[in-house]
This record gives sequence, structure tokens and C-alpha cells, in this order.
Amino acid sequence: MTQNLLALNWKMNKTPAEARAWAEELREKLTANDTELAVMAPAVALASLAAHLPPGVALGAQDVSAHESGAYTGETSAAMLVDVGAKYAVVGHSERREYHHETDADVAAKAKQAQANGLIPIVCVGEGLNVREQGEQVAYTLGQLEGSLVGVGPEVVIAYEPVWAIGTGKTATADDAEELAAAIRDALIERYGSDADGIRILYGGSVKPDNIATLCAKPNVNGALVGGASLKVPDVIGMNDALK
Ligand SMILES: O=C[C@H](O)COP(=O)(O)O
Repeated sequence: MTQNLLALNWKMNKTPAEARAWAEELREKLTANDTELAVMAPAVALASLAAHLPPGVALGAQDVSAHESGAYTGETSAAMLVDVGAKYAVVGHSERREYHHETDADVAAKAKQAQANGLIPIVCVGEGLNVREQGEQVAYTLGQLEGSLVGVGPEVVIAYEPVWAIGTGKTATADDAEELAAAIRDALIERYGSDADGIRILYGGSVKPDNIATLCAKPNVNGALVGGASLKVPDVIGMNDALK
């Protein structure tokens, strides 16, 4: 059975000192189970977290440069993230696509660069409200997936995040999430063959302790990418416990 991944995306929240306090509280309260827990923190908090996270909790970044190194002011390379202990890097989050105009080709370039350095990319896809209202969510999301995986190998995690459900309190139903996760699984099998079996597909969008179990009970949903509910340790414990 595929191990669930509970990926916590703090977005632009928590200073390094706040990250350390969160990690110490998590260390006190976490009971490990079969779920893999990973924290996608702001780059400046990664070193602090690496030193204080409970054993077995993975570290990730929220973005990674498409370039190896050089004159790219403000960017963080995959090698730098690996050096500080990161295992994952989110790429193509809808907030990066919207506010930084990242295209599918940009996302694929970042995912390739991550893999070349041993980081596992968490590639985000998902439709906006107008696409959903037109009933075009499957075609739209699969188009985004294809473009975002050009040249990318199967060492990848996919996060399906319908944009209309992010930070809004509107969660897709478990059946909505499974519809897209199953379509994504079929596309991954077409692309990677039997290597697609172990690829985890996460759902993201207003996930909380009281809805995560129902969402992750679906056969093609292998965990969650969580924003708001990742900031407070009791919510994280609630979600982790719900996946036992
Ligand atoms: O990366 C996480 C997603 O954007 C979901 O955020 P949310 O849980 O606050 O809706």
C-alpha cells in the first residue's frame, strides 16, 4: 500500500524562531504512525527546522530555481535546499502560477532541476472556479499536468489543488477529489507505465482534521497538501491522527 504523505505548506508564515517553537511543540506531541509528515517552510526557516524537527519528519521548500547556480538574484537552488536538509520542493503552486506568472514549462524546468539534485518535486495542478463551472476540470488539469511533467521522471509527487478550494473553506468533496486523482493516475500510467504505481497524488484545498480522513480514504488520494491548518501544531496532530 502507498504511504500517505501529509505535506504542510506554511506559505509566507513563521520566522525561524517561530519555526523552532513549532518544531519543539511538534516533537512533544507527535505520535508517529504510517503517514509521512513533511514541512514546506520558508527558505530562511529550513536550517532552524532541520535542527529541531522530530526524527522522521521531512523538510521541504515551497519553490526552487530552474537554474543550477549563477546570476539569478533572489532565487534558491536545488543544491542549496538539499544541503540544508530538504527532501521535497513544491513547484507550480497556484500562487506561484498566479502571482509570479509561472507557466507549465517553468514548472517542468523547476521539477527537472529538483530531480537532478535529488529533491523530489511536488508538482501542483488544479482548475479555477470558472473552469469547474464549465465542467472542464479534468481536461484542464490534465493539460496542466502534461505541460508540467515534460522531461520529468517518475520520482515525483502530484498535488491536485482546485484553486477555488484554497484558503476559502470550500473543500472539494471526496468524490470530486477522487475524480481528478483517478484521471491523474491514468495519465501518469500512460506516461510512466508501472513506475506510476508508487507516485503519490495529494489533494489540497481547505483540508482540516475533520475532513482529511474522508478525502484520503479514496483509492487514488495518497495524502494532502495543507496550508492554513498546517500552522498550528494541534491541527497537525489532529490530521496526522485522523490518518492512522
Ligand atoms: O498548499 C496548500 C494549499 O494551497 C491549500 O491551502 P489551504 O489548506 O489553506 O486551503
